[in-house]
Amino acid sequence: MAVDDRDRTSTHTDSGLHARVELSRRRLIGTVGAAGAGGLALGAVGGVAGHAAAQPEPGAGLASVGGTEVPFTGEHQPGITTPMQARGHLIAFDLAPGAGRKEAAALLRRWSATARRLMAGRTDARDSAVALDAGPSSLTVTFGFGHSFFGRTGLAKQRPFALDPLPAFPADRLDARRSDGDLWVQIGADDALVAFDALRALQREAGDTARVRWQMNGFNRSPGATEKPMTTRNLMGQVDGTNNPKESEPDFRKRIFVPAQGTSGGSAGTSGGAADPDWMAGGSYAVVRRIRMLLDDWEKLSLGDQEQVIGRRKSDGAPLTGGSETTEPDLDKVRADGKPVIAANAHARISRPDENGGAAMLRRPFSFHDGYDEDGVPDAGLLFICWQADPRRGFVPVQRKLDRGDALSAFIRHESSGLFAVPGGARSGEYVGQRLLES
Ligand SMILES: C=CC1=C(C)c2cc3[nH]c(cc4nc(cc5[nH]c(cc1n2)c(C)c5CCC(=O)O)C(CCC(=O)O)=C4C)c(C)c3C=C
Ligand SMILES: [Fe+2]
Repeated sequence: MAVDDRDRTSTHTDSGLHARVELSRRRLIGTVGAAGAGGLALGAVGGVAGHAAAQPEPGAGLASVGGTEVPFTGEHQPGITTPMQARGHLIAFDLAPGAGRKEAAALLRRWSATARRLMAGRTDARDSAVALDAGPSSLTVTFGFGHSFFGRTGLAKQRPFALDPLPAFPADRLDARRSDGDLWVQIGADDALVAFDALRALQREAGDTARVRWQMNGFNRSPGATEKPMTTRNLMGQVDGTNNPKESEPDFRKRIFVPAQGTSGGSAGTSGGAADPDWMAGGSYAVVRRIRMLLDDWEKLSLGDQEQVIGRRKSDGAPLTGGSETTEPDLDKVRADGKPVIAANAHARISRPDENGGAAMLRRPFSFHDGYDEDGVPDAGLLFICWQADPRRGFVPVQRKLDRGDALSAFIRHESSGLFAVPGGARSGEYVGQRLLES
């Protein structure tokens, strides 16, 4: 964790309180670069002192969780390969009647400036005091454009073919009011107040330009909650994220990010016959699905039956054919009765790239729990977010197969859906989406 004093003389010192907090919060800033989701442990211990003090003393160091900063600028937007955070907000907006390209550009400029500032831990008098005592806490803000954005802004010619609406999957039970949207923002942080503060700031700044279409809240395990860093669990209790593509793998970038046109491996977007537009270089496509878990039904299954549904052990995520979490499953192994140890319809078998013509995606979800229905059924599940260079070669073929014959299908329900083009990261002095909006 690096000490970063760059902003010691921050201009955001309009009150004594702000000045004091600014000094202490900048004292210990760790920077998280791109790391595989779930692959890097953030702040394993500590945190108590930083949270206990209402007004930190000058010079008091931030806990490692609070002090971790994710850079806003870069080739890719933050929040894609950033390690999964404890708290997440997803919010989609529609442009207000009369708002077009000019207003959208001004909004992205405002939003980018705010995201840059808050991700650096620089709250100031413009903000409510919600995040005042906290450091950046791994805050990330990620911006995306939905299919409808391009028509509304007169940019239809710039709309990537990869953003064509997803096909209808027969088992889907989608609520249109909680699906799609002109603009999408993903916020993640390891502190709930920091995440809320960013959500509120961005929603306020939408002003008259854009109106909230839907909003969802999610969570993951907090850093330091487990004895050693480990893959997170979902609300069915499974270790979830094991076989995500790893940044160290040679085809990771090609699978997840849109290449600059003219570079090698630049086949992304071409399966529909046209390459991605230049403004998507370094970008990625996010598929967002609110997937309800039918937990009452799931929890009636025996442990053995639950493990058959996935094809992995619940205790440690190891394949049913043995070994540890990271052991490659032996898909040909059969039991004494001749049946496969990992069932033919096991989720982790049929979602594999080698069962889907190489289709791969980076899964980076949040769990959600929105209380209970009137009949006492939990409204809980997974805000499934997956990232890929082209959803037609990532999510779509896999979901087609899952929709037809996944053992997990009986215990989940897809309730909303969105597909968003997430442009590359902002360079210094640039705002996210500038290459599109000023093209
Ligand atoms: C269309 C893509 C996918 C959806 C939708 C999906 C939903 C979903 N998944 C789980 C739990 C697990 N999924 C696991 C693996 C896994 N899932 C997908 C895709 C979708 N999942 C892929 C591509 C993979 C990896 C396959 C591989 O290469 O091995 C696992 C096993 C552990 C792991 O690798 O992460 C679990 C557990 C739930 C609960 C769910 C919907 C609520
Ligand atoms: Fe899955």
